[in-house]
Amino acid sequence: MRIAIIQLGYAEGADESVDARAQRVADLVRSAGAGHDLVLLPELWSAGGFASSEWEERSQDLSVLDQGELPPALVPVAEATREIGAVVHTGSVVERTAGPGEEGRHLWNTSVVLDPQGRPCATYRKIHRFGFGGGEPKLMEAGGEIVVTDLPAPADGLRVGLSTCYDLRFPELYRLQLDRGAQVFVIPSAWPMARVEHWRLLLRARAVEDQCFVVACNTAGTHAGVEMGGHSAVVDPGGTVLAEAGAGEETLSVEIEDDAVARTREGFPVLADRRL
Ligand SMILES: O=C(O)CCC(=O)C(=O)O
Repeated sequence: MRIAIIQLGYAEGADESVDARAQRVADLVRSAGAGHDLVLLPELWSAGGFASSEWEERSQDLSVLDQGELPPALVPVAEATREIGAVVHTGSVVERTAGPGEEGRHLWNTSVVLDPQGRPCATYRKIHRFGFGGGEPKLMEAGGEIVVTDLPAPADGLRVGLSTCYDLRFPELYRLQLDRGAQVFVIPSAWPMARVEHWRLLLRARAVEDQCFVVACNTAGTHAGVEMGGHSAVVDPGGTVLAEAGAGEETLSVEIEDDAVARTREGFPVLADRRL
């Protein structure tokens, strides 16, 4: 499977509307995503990863998915998706619901994956909210559903577990995904530079402990005064980093071998020694 990771750079205050950013991202999907089976975008690129004061205004109504439509931030990306014929994981948007969730909020951090026709084929609501009482836990509901899915062709062949950014710190989520058959962990993120070494370590740790591919797309630039870490990466099931970005806007193009998961698990069958 050929994978493109689009490590988008942007800065709040640079006067880039949701529409303008969506057009720019769609152009990147066209130019950098063509010739790939799976394209990955980062977390909350349309709303701004750390720009929580703008989340409400930049939020998207995903109930339109049920009517076969897409919210404004994803329409240009879906057009690009159809043109290149890949599966596109659109990172995540701030989802707005009409009614409140369990904690009385109506915003969520939600990923949408598009099939090559530009139609949604999977969604995931971020389970672990980042902010220690501010940011996400203050403004958003927590997702409650583990998502492991078989993506459509041309990104088929490996089972994919969906998670987002801060989820990476919670290994039990990935064990639960493993138990549902995950072979690839796909992780859109907006992870700061201040803790980029945690990011690099945890990406490899999740790959090694669960013998899965890790495919992770971070942002670049400065969001609401927070410098983003970049260093998007693809790690193989043995923990080898197949590709890693630098700190700025950049695209990675990586080929992964479907049978590497089975080979790694057969060659070093540590998962068979789990004691539950
Ligand atoms: O865990 C971290 O250090 C960063 C997490 C984060 O930025 C996020 O989940 O948005």
